[in-house]
Amino acid sequence: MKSYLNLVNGEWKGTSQTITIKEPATGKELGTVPAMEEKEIEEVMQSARQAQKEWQALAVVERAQILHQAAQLLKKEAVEIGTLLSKEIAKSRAASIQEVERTADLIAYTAEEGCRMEGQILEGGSFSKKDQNKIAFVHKEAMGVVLAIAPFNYPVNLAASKIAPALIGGNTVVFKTPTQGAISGLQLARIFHEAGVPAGVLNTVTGRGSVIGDALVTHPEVDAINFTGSTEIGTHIAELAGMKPCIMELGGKDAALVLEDADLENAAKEIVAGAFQYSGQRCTAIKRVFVTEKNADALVAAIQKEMETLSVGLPEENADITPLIDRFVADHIEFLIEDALLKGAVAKTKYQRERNLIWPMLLDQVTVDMDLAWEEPFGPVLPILRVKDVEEMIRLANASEYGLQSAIFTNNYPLAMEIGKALKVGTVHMNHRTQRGADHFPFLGIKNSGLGVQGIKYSIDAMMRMKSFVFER
Ligand SMILES: NC(=O)C1=CN([C@@H]2O[C@H](COP(=O)(O)OP(=O)(O)OC[C@H]3O[C@@H](n4cnc5c(N)ncnc54)[C@H](OP(=O)(O)O)[C@@H]3O)[C@@H](O)[C@H]2O)C=CC1
Ligand SMILES: O=C(O)[C@H](O)COP(=O)(O)O
Repeated sequence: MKSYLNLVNGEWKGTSQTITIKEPATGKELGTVPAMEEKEIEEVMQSARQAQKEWQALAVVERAQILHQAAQLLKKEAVEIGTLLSKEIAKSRAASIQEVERTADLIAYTAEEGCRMEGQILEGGSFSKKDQNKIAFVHKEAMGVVLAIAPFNYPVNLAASKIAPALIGGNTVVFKTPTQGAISGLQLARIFHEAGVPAGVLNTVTGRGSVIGDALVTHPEVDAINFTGSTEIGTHIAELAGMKPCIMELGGKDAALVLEDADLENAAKEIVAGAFQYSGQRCTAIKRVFVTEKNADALVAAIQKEMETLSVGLPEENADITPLIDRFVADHIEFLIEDALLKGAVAKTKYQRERNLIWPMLLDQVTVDMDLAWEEPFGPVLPILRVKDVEEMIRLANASEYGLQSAIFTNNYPLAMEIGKALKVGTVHMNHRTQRGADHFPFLGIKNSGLGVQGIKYSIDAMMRMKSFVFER
């Protein structure tokens, strides 16, 4: 079994304790990663701090060249890294390779966008006559050391979407990999290292978040935190972080609102793809559907039909539905389904489970007293809520603690815009499934779905602070 090591100050290092990473689909051992302890974090933080000044002193175009090199190397190794990723998190092999290729594109675009970062010049006289001799030059500078924490479901992409903007902005990075996903995360770090990222500029930390997370977040050398993961852990981190700037991408309960004039065939297609891609383990998955009685039966039938095209199996078979990340997630989903059925929901597909593999499940007649109407399952179960009218759709959509995205299905665009304005979410998709891309679009969650804005240009901005130089003429 292969032992993977951490990148610390430009060298690959192990620790006395290790964690064995197993494949969720088969239980086979994939490799070990170091289980870092609090005392080992010190060296990581000091190396990131020491490397920062010199990294920031490079011209942006020099940092961009290294990022471009990383993007090229990653693309070259997309199949190998994607195959490993597929085994580690049980994502279909094709989708895993796509994740790596998408990441290479994201890194290259970040390098280009970084070269277009601009300062600003402000005239004092625009505010008052007495200030008219003043002029401010507003410059952007690095935050310093950024702690990047990624979740299991995109261990390469959601790591790079933090690392690349931080690096191009002149920050150094301490990257805490998700434990399930650590091997893939370390492959990304290797690529940056091979591309020429200097020693100390990117460092990795593997080990359970529950053991070392608090020590990382509260470490005095950390200047900013960029986190993607559950609302529970994100809230905990934000509480501990105090005044450190935080970017948070958290949970979601994205709704599809199917209006009475919608093209039901298209809606069903988009809803099924949106709900079941990577077995529903996406923050942006469609996690509830609102429809009025007029269309409900037809929509449910169309969704059922579309779901028949979903294959269930192993990641290497490129199945649509693959085993979930662990059996605890599967247990939670089973609980949500049982609770809904007990309270009167109608199963439109047969419930089937083998260990952590759950067959795609459609539940009709879900009502607001069921946990499934509100909780994020992070798995292949889709609830249909029948409502009276559009007003009730908006009210229920907004009653969620989450506010990531929504999808509206209608051909009435003026009405869709009105509904979209009333929805408390970061993004509204028109006649399309909810999703994060294109990766340079702004991506944000409100309420318990997050803090700050991601998306390439916005992510770079979030990794920099302004400093003004004021001149008196
Ligand atoms: N809005 C968005 O863009 C996205 C949101 N998500 C959300 O993420 C969740 C699923 O991902 P999952 O990985 O299970 O999320 P978790 O919140 O369990 O873990 C996310 C990361 O945080 C680490 N961590 C755990 N505890 C701490 C701590 N105390 N301090 C610092 N870091 C810690 C984890 O490490 P370890 O693995 O070692 O526990 C992991 O690297 C879902 O709720 C989903 O909606 C996912 C992707 C995108
Ligand atoms: O983790 C997630 O769920 C992602 O941020 C969503 O990305 P996607 O919409 O491209 O799958």
